[in-house]
Amino acid sequence: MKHVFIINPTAGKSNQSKELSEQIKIAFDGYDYIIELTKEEYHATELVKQYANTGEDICFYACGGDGTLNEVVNGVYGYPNAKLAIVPIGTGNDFIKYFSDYTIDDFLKLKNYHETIDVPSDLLTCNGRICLNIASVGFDANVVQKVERFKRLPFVNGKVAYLLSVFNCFLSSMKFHHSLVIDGETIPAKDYIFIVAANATYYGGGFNPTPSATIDDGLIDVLTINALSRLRVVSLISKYKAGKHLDYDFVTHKQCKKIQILGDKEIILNMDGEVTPEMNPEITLLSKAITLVLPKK
Ligand SMILES: Nc1ncnc2c1ncn2[C@@H]1O[C@H](COP(=O)(O)OP(=O)(O)OP(=O)(O)O)[C@@H](O)[C@H]1O
Repeated sequence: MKHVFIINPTAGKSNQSKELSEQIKIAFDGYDYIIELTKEEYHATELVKQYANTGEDICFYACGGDGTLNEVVNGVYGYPNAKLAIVPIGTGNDFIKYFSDYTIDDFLKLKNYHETIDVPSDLLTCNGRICLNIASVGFDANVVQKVERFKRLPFVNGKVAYLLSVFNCFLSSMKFHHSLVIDGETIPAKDYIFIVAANATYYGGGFNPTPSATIDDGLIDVLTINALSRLRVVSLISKYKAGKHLDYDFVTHKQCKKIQILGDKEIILNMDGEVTPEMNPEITLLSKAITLVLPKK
């Protein structure tokens, strides 16, 4: 088995990639390993495909945050000779929070990967894009989209851009009017704040929309939140973060294999933090479509 480490040098804190490369050299001395540094957005997907196309059995280590992980997953998907491991050196690292009996250090201690456990995982797909963790439309997807715009302003770093974006989306219209088709059942159009289609449990820096989601159950967990007043939204943030929002009457939680979101205009779709405008997006589950490699502790 070859070990290919894909490092995003811009993820998380600065200068981590050099330190991580040194740690890999020590931990994988004597192993068949390669270290690759990404040069730009989507380079990780390209690199993974190049190596996977050789047909060799390879474990790819996504070294970065959730964005890097998504790009590596998009490369690994479709290659039975490829597996995926995670070295969470990003800012949020939300996906790994699903593994509640692991700490972040369990993933960062590279020698832990000398012995591993294979875990199959479902994936979500929409218009040829693959998502490992969570897809969403509405308020949170709009926030992700506007962060990129605010980051282009002078003197605005990632955190400030995020706060500006939340503030901006909060002051804009927070609702959208769409109907849903969930496994063939139509839910007539109404006003929502957001809709989440989840494979796992955490996103957006520790929010827990679908606490009971399981990555290998062959089902998408769909959460919908109806339009609410701004005051009500503010009062519910901490409950949403803690995953204690499911009993409210303006919240629904369902499980399905396919969800279509239908409306008369484009909507921003967030898939693992990557956003695109979509007309009537259809999100489908791909059952046990990837093998995750977890370190044995
Ligand atoms: N060399 C590079 N230069 C600029 N951007 C890059 C480079 N390599 C990857 N990227 C982009 O960096 C973005 C952010 O990476 P990532 O999400 O992994 O880190 P993060 O934002 O620190 O972590 P998290 O998403 O967990 O909060 C990704 O969208 C990726 O496409």
